Amino acid sequence: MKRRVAFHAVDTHVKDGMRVGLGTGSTAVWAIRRIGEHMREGRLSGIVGVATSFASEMEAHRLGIPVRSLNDPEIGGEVDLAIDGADEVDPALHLVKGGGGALFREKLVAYNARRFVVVVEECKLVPHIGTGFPIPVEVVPEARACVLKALEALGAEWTIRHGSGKQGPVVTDNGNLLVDVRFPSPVDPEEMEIRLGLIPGVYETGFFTRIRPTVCVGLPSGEVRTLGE
Ligand SMILES: O=C(CO)[C@H](O)[C@H](O)COP(=O)(O)O
Repeated sequence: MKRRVAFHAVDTHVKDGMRVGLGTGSTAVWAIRRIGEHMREGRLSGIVGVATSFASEMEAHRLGIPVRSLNDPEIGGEVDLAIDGADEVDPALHLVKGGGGALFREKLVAYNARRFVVVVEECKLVPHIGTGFPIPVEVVPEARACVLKALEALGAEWTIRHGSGKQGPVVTDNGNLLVDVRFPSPVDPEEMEIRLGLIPGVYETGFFTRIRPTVCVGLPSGEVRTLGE
């Protein structure tokens, strides 16, 4: 289903010559692979990718998709389209992202995309975000204790994310820590994105509420339903 919904998004939205934001995760990787396949077989040309993580950059390199920085004059700080996954989606199409730890560049690319297409399975649709799947908060290491105190003052429960393959906390592509935050009762996601962002030492959060995405939802029947169009 992840593959099907990602292929649908690429086949529907990616056109020749586009600057495309390449998302991160087990669903978004299928979009990168589909773009690579179309380029290899001559069905797409002139695509330039902007990666949202080391992982998506490496996959694009493997597939021969040219990758540029958002700062590259050819990109000019904006992509035509970004395709990415999400951890949760609420009825207003607010998102939680960052389960794969790539929230900063994912948000930078999504918020600077002319169109943001999200690819999810139906199980990611929830009535409220913030109470189920934890909200990842990327924290500058020096600010850890201060940020944790500020999160507690907002009533949040937190865990510092640990990984496998290395002792100690997960370190992001930007050299920061990840704190997974859960609120005991529903919060206003738009307000919370702003409030968390105001805490000194918070580098970015996994609340994505200030863009209007197109959400492609893979249904168990195999069909894809589109929300937000
Ligand atoms: O935000 C992300 C990575 O930081 C992912 O897009 C999100 O975690 C969804 O991943 P998946 O498609 O593997 O469920």
